[in-house]
Amino acid sequence: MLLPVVLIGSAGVLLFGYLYRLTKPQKSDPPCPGSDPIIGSFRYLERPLYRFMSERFARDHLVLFFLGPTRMYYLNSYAAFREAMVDNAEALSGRVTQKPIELLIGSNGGLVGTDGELWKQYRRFTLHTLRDFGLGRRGAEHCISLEAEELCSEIATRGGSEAIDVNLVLGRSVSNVICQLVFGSRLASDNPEFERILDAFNEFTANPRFQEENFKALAFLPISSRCTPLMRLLLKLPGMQGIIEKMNYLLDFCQQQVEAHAAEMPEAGFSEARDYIEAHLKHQQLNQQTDDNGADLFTNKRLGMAILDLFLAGTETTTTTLRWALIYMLANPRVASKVREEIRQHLGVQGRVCMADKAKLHYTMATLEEVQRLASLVTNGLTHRVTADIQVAGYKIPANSYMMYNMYYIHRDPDQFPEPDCFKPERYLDSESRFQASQRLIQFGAGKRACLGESLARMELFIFFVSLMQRFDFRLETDDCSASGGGKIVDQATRAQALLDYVDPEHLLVLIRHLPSYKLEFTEL
Ligand code: HEM
Repeated sequence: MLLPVVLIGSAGVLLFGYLYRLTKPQKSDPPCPGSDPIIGSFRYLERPLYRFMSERFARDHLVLFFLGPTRMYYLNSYAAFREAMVDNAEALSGRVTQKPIELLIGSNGGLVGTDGELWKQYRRFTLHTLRDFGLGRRGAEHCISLEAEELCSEIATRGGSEAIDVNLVLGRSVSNVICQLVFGSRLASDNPEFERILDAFNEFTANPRFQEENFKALAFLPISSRCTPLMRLLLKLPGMQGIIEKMNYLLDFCQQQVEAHAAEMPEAGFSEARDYIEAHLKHQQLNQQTDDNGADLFTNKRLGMAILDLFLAGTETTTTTLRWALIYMLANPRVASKVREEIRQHLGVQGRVCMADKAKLHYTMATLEEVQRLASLVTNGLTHRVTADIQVAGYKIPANSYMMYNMYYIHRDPDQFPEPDCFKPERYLDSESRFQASQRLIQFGAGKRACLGESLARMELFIFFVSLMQRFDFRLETDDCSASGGGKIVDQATRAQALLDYVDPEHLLVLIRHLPSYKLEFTEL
C-alpha cells in the first residue's frame, strides 16, 4: 500500500518540479514581467498588452512571458523585429498547431494558421492565382475603381438625407472586391444574407475574446496536443463555444460557394478560371490527372478554409484602416484640406481614380502612410512559432517557442518618429515634397509570413480613400455622437494631439485596434 503512494507522490513531485522549472525565467532569458509556477505570467500581464509592454519595457528589445509552460517572446523594437522576422525568416515561418481545428472539422487548412508544406503550397497557389486575376495589374484595380464609384454614388444618393454608418458601406465595398476575386460575383451587394456574414467576420477578427482564448489555448497546448480527450474537453469550454459556432457558420457559407461552383464545373474542367474557386478546382483536377507531388493537399474542404482566411484577413483590416483614415481627417482638418486640394488639382472633381495617380499625389500618399502608422491595426502582430533554435537581440530562443511583436510601439518609437502621437504626413516628404515610404512601418508584417494581400490592400486603401476625399466633405453626426462614441474620439483627438486610442481597457489583448461605430454626414463637393 505504501509503495504505490510513495511512487505516485514522487511522480507528482517530479512533475511539479519539471513544470515549475519550465515556467521559471532563467538568468540568460530576456526580461520577464513575472511568472507563477505552472500557470505562468497571466497574473502579471496588463491590458492592453501592447501598452503595458511599451510602458513597462520601453527600453527592452525583447520580453519573455509564459503562457503555462509555453514561452512567448515579445519583440518590442524594430531592430528585434527585423532580426527575427527578416534575418531568421525561415525559422519564423511556423504557426500554432492546428490540432483543435482538425478535431473540430476533420481537416487542417487555410492560409493564416497552417505551416510547413501545406502552407507553402497554398500560399504559392494563392499568390499566383490572385496575380493572374490582376493583382498588381489592371484586373483588381479596375474592380476596386468600380466599387469605389458604386460607393460614392450610394453615399451621394443617401447622404443628402441621412447620416451613414461608414463601417457598413465600406465593409460592403471592400468585401465586394474579395467576393469578385474569390466568387466571381458581387455577393456582398447581391446576397441579402451577406450583412449577417459580414457581421460574423467582423466579430471574429475584432473579438478580443478570440485572442484571449488563443492565449489560454497556448498555455494548455504542450499537454493537450498530446492528449486528444483533454483537447476535446477544452474545446467544450464556454469561452470556446461562441468562437466555434461562428467559425462553423462562416465555413458553411464558404463551403456552399465551393459546392455551387463545383456543380457548374464542366466535365473537362474549366478552360479558363474566372475566380479563385474555379482556379482551385481546376488545379485539383490537373493534380489528380498528373498525380503531382502534393496533389492530395488541395481539397474542397481546404479550399473553403482558404476562402474563409482571405475574408477574415482581408475585409475587416482594410475597412478598419479606411475608417481610421476618415476619423483622422476629421481630427486634422488642415491635413484634410491639403489632401483635397492636391487631389482636385491633379484629378479634378469627378475624374476616376487609378493607381498611376499615386505618382502625382505625394501629400495624399504621405497622409495614408501616417494613418497606417498611427492605426497600427494588428497591434500585437500574429503569433509565429519558432521552428528552429535561433538568436535574437543576443538571447537564445529555443525551437517551438512562440513570438509576437509590438506593432503599436514600433510605430511610435520617438527616435524614428519624433512626436509620435502627432499626425504629421510631412514625415514622409523629402526636401522637394516628394513622398518617400518609410522603411520602419510594419503594418503588413515582414518575412515569409508577411501579409499575402498587401498589394491588394494598398490598392484598396488608395482608391477608396482618394475617391471619398475627392467627392465629399464629411462630419460626424452630431445627434448621437455620445451614443456612438464618435464625439469622444474627435474630442480626444483634437485635445490630445490625435491620440485616437479607443480601446476598451477591459480587454487584455486586442487583435485589431478597433474604433467604435460612428456615422458621418456627407456633403458632395
Ligand atoms: C490594411 C489592410 C491589411 C493589413 C493592415 C494587414 C495586415 C496583416 C498582418 C500584420 C499580417 C500578419 C503577418 C504576420 O504573420 O506577422 C497579415 C497576414 C495575412 N494577410 Fe493581411 N492585412 C491587410 C489586408 C489583407 C488583405 C486584403 C488580404 C487578402 C487578400 C490579406 C490576407 C492576409 C493573409 C492570407 C495573411 C496570412 C499570411 C500567412 O500567414 O502566410 N490581408 N496581414
